[in-house]
Amino acid sequence: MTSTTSRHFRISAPASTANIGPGFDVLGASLSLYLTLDVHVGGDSNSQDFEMTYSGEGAKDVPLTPEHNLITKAALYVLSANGIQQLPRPLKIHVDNPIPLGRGLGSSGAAVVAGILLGDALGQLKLSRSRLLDYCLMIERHPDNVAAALVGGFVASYLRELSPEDMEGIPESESLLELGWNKNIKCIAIVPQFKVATAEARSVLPSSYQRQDVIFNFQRLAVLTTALGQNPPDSDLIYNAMQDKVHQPYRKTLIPGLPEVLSSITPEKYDGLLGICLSGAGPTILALATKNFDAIANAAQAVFKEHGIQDSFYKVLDVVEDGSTCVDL
Ligand SMILES: Nc1ncnc2c1ncn2[C@@H]1O[C@H](COP(=O)(O)OP(=O)(O)OP(=O)(O)O)[C@@H](O)[C@H]1O
Ligand SMILES: N[C@@H](CCO)C(=O)O
Repeated sequence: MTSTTSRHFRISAPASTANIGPGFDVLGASLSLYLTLDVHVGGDSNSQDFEMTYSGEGAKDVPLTPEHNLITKAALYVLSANGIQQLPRPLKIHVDNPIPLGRGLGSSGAAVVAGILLGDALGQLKLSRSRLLDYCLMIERHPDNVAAALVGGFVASYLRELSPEDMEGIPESESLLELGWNKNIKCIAIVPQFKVATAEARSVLPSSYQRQDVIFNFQRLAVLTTALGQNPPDSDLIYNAMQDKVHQPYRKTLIPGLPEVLSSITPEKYDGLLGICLSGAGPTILALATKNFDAIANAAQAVFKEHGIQDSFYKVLDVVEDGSTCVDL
């Protein structure tokens, strides 16, 4: 038996919430819930073994073959773009995922970011953060979740307009800005026990919008980017700035009780509530608050129950400053 240098490293990528009301495909914030990969590579150079194990959310459904798993597919994408056609062997990966799948908490964004970091580490490519994001965006074409998951914190981003020729390589495709987030603001994620695939939630959106609806969102988005960093937070300003006319009204067909949850839980009724919206493409509800977390979550759960959604759970999460990491062990 011959042996090569072995490496053991851990990749961690946070969950994220996108849109935050009016910021459809623009705003994202990373949340204190982490997908982790424990990776062992090298050692016995005669071994061609590949082993992928998985615990947590999606353990029953997620495929564990390199060509089918979203994490390893993303890693293979980075490697092949850099002239490496296969994952190095022997390779063992253990995935632990506490992020519910298809619920609007950025599970696919975290998986894509973790996979891109995996490819970078396995190929020893040492890509810059901005190039890593370019690769992420070749896989997940809206920047909000992946930008927040990679960089961490509260982030606004936009995609550059690219020509078809640009798309032949891995173009430099995005710009982002890290925004201020008041640390006293917690994110209550109320998660109903059913999935809405992002692709389906995007398919119900119109292809064009009325001018007044677009202006409604622009006005609120501009205010919200600063309002969430202020101390003390202004609940009236934030609650109204988190209203949206671009995606939530159309997604109510997929999420029973959505309009009622959003309209019935207000700062007047719940001291400490700042705003409430759909998290990402849903069905999770995101409530921002400084206190009364249980009462706010219970109220949302009660409305879901009235609309036939009996099972849901909630988590009180922080917006975390650190994004994704890859650390040698
Ligand atoms: N840890 C993971 N490992 C492998 N595949 C995953 C993992 N997490 C998510 N996925 C894939 O991503 C899909 C969910 O992506 P989708 O974009 O529909 O929802 P989401 O990312 O949870 O929500 P949102 O984008 O609204 O925040 C899953 O069905 C699965 O195919
Ligand atoms: N901005 C995206 C986020 C999906 O996670 C959407 O709402 O479709």
